[in-house]
Amino acid sequence: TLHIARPEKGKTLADFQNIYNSIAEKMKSESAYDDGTGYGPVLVRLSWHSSATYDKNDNSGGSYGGTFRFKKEASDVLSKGLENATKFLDPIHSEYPWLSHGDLYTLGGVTALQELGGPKTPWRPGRVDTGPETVPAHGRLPIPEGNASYVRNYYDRFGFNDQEVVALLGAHILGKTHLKNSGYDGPWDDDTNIFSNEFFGNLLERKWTLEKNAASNMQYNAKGGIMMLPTDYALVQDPKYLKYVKKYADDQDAFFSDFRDIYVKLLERGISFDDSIEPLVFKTLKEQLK
Ligand code: HEM
Ligand SMILES: NC(=O)CCn1cnc2ccccc21
Repeated sequence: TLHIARPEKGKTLADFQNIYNSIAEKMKSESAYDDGTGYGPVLVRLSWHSSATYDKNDNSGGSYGGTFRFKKEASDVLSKGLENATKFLDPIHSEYPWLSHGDLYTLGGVTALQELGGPKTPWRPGRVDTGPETVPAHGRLPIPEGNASYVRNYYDRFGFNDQEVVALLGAHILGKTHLKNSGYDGPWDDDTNIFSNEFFGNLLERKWTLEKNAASNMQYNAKGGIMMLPTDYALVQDPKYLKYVKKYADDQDAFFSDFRDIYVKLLERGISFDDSIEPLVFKTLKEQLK
């Protein structure tokens, strides 16, 4: 499968900054969502799920075709809860019908990440919507019950190495798990909408207890209401992953720049962009106030 980026005709940084601002303003005005977590985390999760179908073996799946817009893909039980994110973005698509869904879902994640205090993340337009026949079969998303070898093998399909996997999973500092979505529960601390390297410090410093939750799933819990999925905890069970967990716990700048790099790599995986076109870097709302 070939995915050639074709940027929307005649659109400039200013046009995409307008979309960024529409998403960011809507996030601000709907900050009460999910008990005050806001839409940021679920928008980041949507950008991940819309890219998580990628398979390096035939270059299929990934963010290019915007196929998450089809029920056939969005109905995957492992994507439960993401209908909140696509419903949030529907009016943005109506306001900017020229933007492809692949660009919309990835731009939504980049906007959310930056508005939650995450790194400045370059973004390139040009994903072109593909039809329902291109929706990959279910079964390409990861399950939360996996151990370290499961996680390593899963990301091998993207061609991501151990360092990239650990950095990428640092996204789980954002948002929550919900019993009604995934059958996992927590965290119950309040600042789940600020991007930082704390995921790694929590993994290393807290005393973790493996417990059965209200949905009879096993998860790791620590005092103070923090929790980890089995796939999160795998990062400290495996010595090769543990090395990077320690690196990122000690060095927030290294985490921010490594997360930015692998997040961009994830969102662009499988797409051929014209290298003469500069990636776009958006201003945050705060940066535009002055
Ligand atoms: C081993 C791979 C992964 C597994 C098994 C996994 C699993 C999960 C699960 C079970 C949830 C809870 C969903 C719910 O109950 O609402 C979740 C939420 C989330 N995931 Fe992941 N995830 C993985 C990788 C990623 C990656 C690579 C990213 C982003 C780069 C990401 C971003 C998020 C975010 C931001 C949330 C919070 C969403 C919210 O608050 O509604 N995850 N993930
Ligand atoms: N707050 C933390 O240190 C991690 C919380 N956490 C662990 N796994 C998660 C998966 C999704 C959202 C939050 C998650």
